[in-house]
Order: sequence, then C-alpha cells, then structure tokens
Amino acid sequence: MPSDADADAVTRTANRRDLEEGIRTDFSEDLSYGTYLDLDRLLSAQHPRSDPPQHDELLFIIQHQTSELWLKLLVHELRSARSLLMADELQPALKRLARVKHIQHTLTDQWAVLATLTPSEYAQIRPWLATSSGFQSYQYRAVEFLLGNKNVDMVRVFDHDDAAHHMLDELLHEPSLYDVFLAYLSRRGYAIPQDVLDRDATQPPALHEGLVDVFAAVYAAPGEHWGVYETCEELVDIEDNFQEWRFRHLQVVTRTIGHKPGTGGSSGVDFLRRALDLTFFPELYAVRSRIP
Ligand code: HEM
Ligand SMILES: N[C@@H](CC(=O)c1ccccc1NC=O)C(=O)O
Repeated sequence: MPSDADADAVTRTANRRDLEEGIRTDFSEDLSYGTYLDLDRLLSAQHPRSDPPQHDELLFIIQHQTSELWLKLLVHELRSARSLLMADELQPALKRLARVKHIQHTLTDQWAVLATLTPSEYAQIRPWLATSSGFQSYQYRAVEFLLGNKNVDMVRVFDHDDAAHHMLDELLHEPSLYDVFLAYLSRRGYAIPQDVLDRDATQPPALHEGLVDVFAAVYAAPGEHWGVYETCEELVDIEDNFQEWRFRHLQVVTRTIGHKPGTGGSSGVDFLRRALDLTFFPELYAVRSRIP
C-alpha cells in the first residue's frame, strides 16, 4: 500500500523529472551525442531491399550490422593483445583477452534475437539476399586469422574488395595470437621447439607433440607457472566461446533453412558443421589427455 507521503511525492513531481539548470540543450556550437557518434550515418545505413517491404528485414540487417561492430572491436582488442604479448606485457594482454571473452558472449547471446525469425518470414527476405552471405564477412575472417585459423582460400573471396583483401593478406602473413604467445614462452625460457617458432604463419597450426610436452609441464605444476597457466586457460575460453558462436549459428541456420544450400554457394549446414572440427590451439586441447 503506498503511504500518503508517497502519494504526496508523486503529486508534487507530477511523475515527471524536471531538467536541472546546468543541463545543456543548445548544441548549435557544442559537440552533441549524435555528432560524436556520427549517428546520422550509422542510422541511415540500413537499406532493406525487399519489395513489397518485409517487416523482418530490418531485424536481419541490424543483427548483422551489430555483429560487425562487435567484430570490429574484437579485431581491435585481439591486435592489441598480440602487440602487448610481443612486448612481454602479459598482464595488460590478459586484460584485453578478458574483454574479448565478454564481446564473444554478447555476440553469442544475440542469436536469440534472430532465432525469433521463422522459416516462412526468412523465406520472404531470402531471395533479396541473392549471392550475399556471412561467408563474405572479412572481419569474421580477420578474427579467425588473428586466432590462428589461417586459410589462404578465404582471402580469394575478397578479390573484389581491395581494402578487405589487403587486411586479410597482411593478417595471413603475420603471426597469430597463439604464435606470439609461443614466442613469448620461448623468451621466458620454455623449451618451445624451433620448428614451432619457425612455422609458416600462413598455415593453420598442426598438432606438435613437443609443444604438448611444454604445456604438460605447466599443467602439472600450475602454481609454478601461474601467468602462463592462466593465459593458456584464457585461450581455451576464447576457443570455447568461438565454438559456441559457431554452434548457435548452425542451430539458427538449421531451424531457418534446414538443408537448403547457402546463398554463398556452399552446401549449407553440412559445410558449417565441419567448422566445428577446427581448433585454434591444438596443443592446449591435447594437453588435457596428458593430465594424469
Ligand atoms: C537466418 C540467419 C542466417 C542464415 C540462414 C545463415 C546461413 C548461412 C549459411 C548457409 C552459410 C554458409 C555459407 C553459404 O553458402 O552461404 C553461412 C555462413 C556464415 N554466416 Fe550465416 N546465416 C545466418 C545468419 C548469420 C549472422 C547473423 C551472422 C553474423 C555475422 C552470420 C555470419 C556468417 C559467417 C561468418 C559465415 C561463414 C562461416 C564459416 O566460414 O564457417 N550468419 N550462413
Ligand atoms: N547464407 C544465408 C544468407 C545469409 O544469411 C546472409 C545474407 C546476407 C548477409 C548476411 C547473411 N548472413 C549469414 O550468412 C542463406 O543461405 O540464407
């Protein structure tokens, strides 16, 4: 039961919050929220193609655009973590990776919004997508490359887009986050095999037993290798999160288009399912079987 005093308070304020004296309202000269964020551009970048217009196309576009914004931040944070590790700054690099994990969770949780799209609703939009596909997301490939899932064939997809092609070609040849972590371990005196340190950066990692030996020693005595141990587990969390995103994508694709081929030209769910067999950090998984 609201008291008389509560009722008085509501009447006094008329259930309305007055502006304070100091609150700015004139932005003819001063920087505003919309200007700082370039909102006019951001909010005029949604261009539904369906004709007659389909209500759900805006959801489809915004789901992808917000994903691309988060992917942009992931690339930024992963590049930074990689530079920090190169400079032997392990703790600041770990701080970056903690943020990476939160962004990944946001990306994965976001699937729930698109899962409200029924197959019939999607079928109204799909013809308008023509040959476009998430397979052509260069930022998604950039994240995969930064984490070490290198694949030169993916770069070809961007032959039509110089900037994206250039970005991916650079990342293909640069060391991944895992490569720089292994080089860091070597500088710290861990016996990283020379062929691991010299490996071809353009290839995905292939399981190396000598490297599993190094991690087996770390996992046998975590207390003596705490920062390294913690970093290994952060990397495993990041792979785990990445696989969660892939799995949710697969689930949403399955419930939306079943076994139809993809607009990008692949077989669809069968092709996507094969990505679940990929690993960024093979030795960090192999070491699990070595723990007595
Ligand atoms: C109704 C929703 C969706 C459907 C039916 C769908 C379907 C597909 C299919 C069939 C593929 C395989 C490539 C092809 O042949 O097209 C694919 C790839 C891909 N999609 Fe989607 N997708 C959906 C939503 C999304 C969203 C929201 C994103 C977020 C950015 C996304 C990102 C990707 C990526 C990155 C790939 C490449 C995956 C890989 O290489 O393993 N998709 N999608
Ligand atoms: N590949 C999807 C189309 C698709 O989902 C899509 C199309 C354009 C932009 C982003 C997309 N999202 C993920 O692939 C399909 O086959 O229906």
